[in-house]
Amino acid sequence: MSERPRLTVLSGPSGVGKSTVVAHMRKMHPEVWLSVSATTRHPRPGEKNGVQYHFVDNDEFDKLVANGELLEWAEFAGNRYGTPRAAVQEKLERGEPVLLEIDLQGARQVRESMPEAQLVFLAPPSWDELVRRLTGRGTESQDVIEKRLAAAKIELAAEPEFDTTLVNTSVEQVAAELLALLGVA
Ligand SMILES: Nc1nc2c(ncn2[C@@H]2O[C@H](COP(=O)(O)OP(=O)(O)O)[C@@H](O)[C@H]2O)c(=O)[nH]1
Ligand SMILES: Nc1ncnc2c1ncn2[C@@H]1O[C@H](COP(=O)(O)OP(=O)(O)O)[C@@H](O)[C@H]1O
Repeated sequence: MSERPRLTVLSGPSGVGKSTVVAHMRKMHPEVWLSVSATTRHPRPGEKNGVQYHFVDNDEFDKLVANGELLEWAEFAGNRYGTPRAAVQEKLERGEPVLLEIDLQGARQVRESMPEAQLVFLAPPSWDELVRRLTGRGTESQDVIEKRLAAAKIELAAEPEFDTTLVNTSVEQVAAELLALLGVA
């Protein structure tokens, strides 16, 4: 019996370092494939359409939902985010590992629809450090930071729902741990 190809979900509060860890991991192992989500959020300076996200408007997002093109989707801090289904299916059918970087609500949907997925939670070393990172990133207004910190409290409380927790103290160490979980290194 062949082993089912693995889908891995990486979740954790905004500002914990998910993007930083994934970027470091892909610098070492460019072959690691990460799903590019669709979002109604506006691009941050330096973000490019089709790279960090597919940036879409509300009507386009409605169409993706109505056409069943999203594997999961959620509203987070006032914007919608979703995982395009087709690219993920194609990778899994080829037997290649798939990584999704999505929020708690998305992780729960994946757990329901694909119970074989492994769910990884990225935790901050402390609450104060999370606030420092999110604020220090300088990409969000105070109002948006507060929304994200409110969501972070809910996400941190849901950590026991995940299969594995990694604490983001050292980017290099967490990236290596994640690679091992993906079966890449
Ligand atoms: N459910 C779901 N969440 C997503 C998706 N893409 C991104 N997210 C999550 O949406 C939240 C906000 O993402 P973003 O605005 O890029 O902020 P950042 O994670 O703080 O850099 C994060 O928790 C992401 O993991 C997706 O396709 N589905
Ligand atoms: N291990 C770490 N130690 C210190 N700062 C970190 C660490 N990981 C990430 N950061 C910083 O924290 C901020 C948020 O990281 P980011 O990757 O954007 O988080 P997320 O994608 O989870 O929202 C960034 O400024 C990043 O440079």
